[in-house]
Amino acid sequence: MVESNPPLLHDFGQLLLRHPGETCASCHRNARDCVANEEMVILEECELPLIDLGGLRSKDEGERRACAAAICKASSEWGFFQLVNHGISLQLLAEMRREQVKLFNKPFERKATCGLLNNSYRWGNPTATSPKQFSWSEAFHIPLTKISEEACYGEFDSLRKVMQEYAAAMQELANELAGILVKNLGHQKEGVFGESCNGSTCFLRLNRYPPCPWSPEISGLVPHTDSDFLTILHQDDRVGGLQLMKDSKWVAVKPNRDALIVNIGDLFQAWSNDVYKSVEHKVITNAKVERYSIAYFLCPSYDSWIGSCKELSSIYRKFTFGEYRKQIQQDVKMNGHKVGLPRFLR
Ligand SMILES: C=C1C[C@]23C[C@@]1(O)CC[C@H]2[C@@]12CC[C@H](O)[C@@](C)(C(=O)O1)[C@H]2[C@@H]3C(=O)O
Ligand SMILES: O=C(O)CCC(=O)C(=O)O
Ligand SMILES: [Fe+2]
Repeated sequence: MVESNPPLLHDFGQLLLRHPGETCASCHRNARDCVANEEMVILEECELPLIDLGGLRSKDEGERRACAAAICKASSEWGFFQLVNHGISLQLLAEMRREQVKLFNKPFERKATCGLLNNSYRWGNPTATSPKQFSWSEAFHIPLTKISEEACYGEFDSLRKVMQEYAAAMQELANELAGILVKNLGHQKEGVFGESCNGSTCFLRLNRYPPCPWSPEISGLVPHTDSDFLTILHQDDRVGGLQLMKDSKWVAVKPNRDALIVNIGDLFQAWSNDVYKSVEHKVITNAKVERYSIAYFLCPSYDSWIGSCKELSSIYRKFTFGEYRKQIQQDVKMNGHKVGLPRFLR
C-alpha cells in the first residue's frame, strides 16, 4: 500500500535521540516520557464567547451596535470568539473539507515533492531543537497569490476551484470583522488596510493531525500566535483538540458544527496597541482518530507597513509584514520556535 502519512514517528524519534538527557521542567520526568510539560497544568473546557452575526443584519440599530460591541469585547478579552449565522454556506464548507481530505490522501512522496501548490507542504518541524517544539501534523500553507493560475495546480483543479470560492467568502467575512474592529478604535478600514489586504495577499492553511501514539503528551500544533490580522478557522466538527490560553491556563474549545472560530493575530494586536489580543493557542493530538482544520489568514502584502492606531504612544516599532515574516522564519530556523511581537517592542 502507498503511504500517505508523513514520517512523523521517524522524525520525532530522531529528535528524541538527539535529546536523551532532557528533563521536563514541571514533572522532572525524562523528556522521552513527558514531552509536553505544560500539559501538567489543570485544563478547563470553555464556552468561547458566541456571536450571532445575524445581529449585524438586524433592522434594529441597537442590535447591530450590540453585535459589533460583542465582537470587540471578545477580541480584547479573549482574542477568540465563535461565530454563528456567519453566512458561509454549509455546502461550501463541506466541499472544501472533501477536497482537503482527497489532497491529504495522496501518497506522501507526491505531497512532499513536485512543488505541489506553490511548494506549500510541510510536516512536523524540521528545525525543532527540542521534542516539545515538534508538531504531530501535516499542512499545506498556501499563499493565495496564484489561486487563479490553473497551471500552478495541475491535477488539483477541482481543489483550486473550491478554494477560490472558499477564499472569496472568507475574505468578505474577514474584511467585515476587521472593519468593525478598526471602527471601534475610531479609524476607517480603508485607511488602515488601504489596498494592501486583498484576496491575493492572504493564506489558506489546510491542517491534518494524524492519530498519534504519543498522545496526549505531544502537540498536534505547538503553542503559537498567528502572524496575521485575523484568522477564521473551520475546525473539525467532531474531533476536538484546539486549546487556547485564558488567564494563564490552557482551556479547551468544544467543537461546534455550526460555528466558525475567529481569532486575532499579531498584526491586529500591534496595530491596536495591545487592545485586541493575539492569544497563544495549540492543538493536542488524539491517539485514535485523525483531525482536520482549515485556517484563513487575513494578511497584507509583504511591503505593507504595520503602524499603530496610537502613533505617538505606540508599544511596537513600525515594521513591514515582510520584515515580520522574515524574523519569524529566522527565529524558527535558529531556535525551533517563533518569537513574534516581543521582537518588535520599542
Ligand atoms: C514551526 C513553526 C511554524 C509556524 C511558527 C512555528 O514556530 C509554530 C507554528 C507555525 C505557525 C502556525 C500559524 C501560522 O501559519 C504561522 C505563520 C505562525 O505564525 O505560526 C506558522 C509558522 C510558520 O509556518 O512559519
Ligand atoms: O487546527 C486547529 O484547530 C488550529 C490551527 C491553527 O492554529 C493554525 O493553523 O494556525
Ligand atoms: Fe493558529
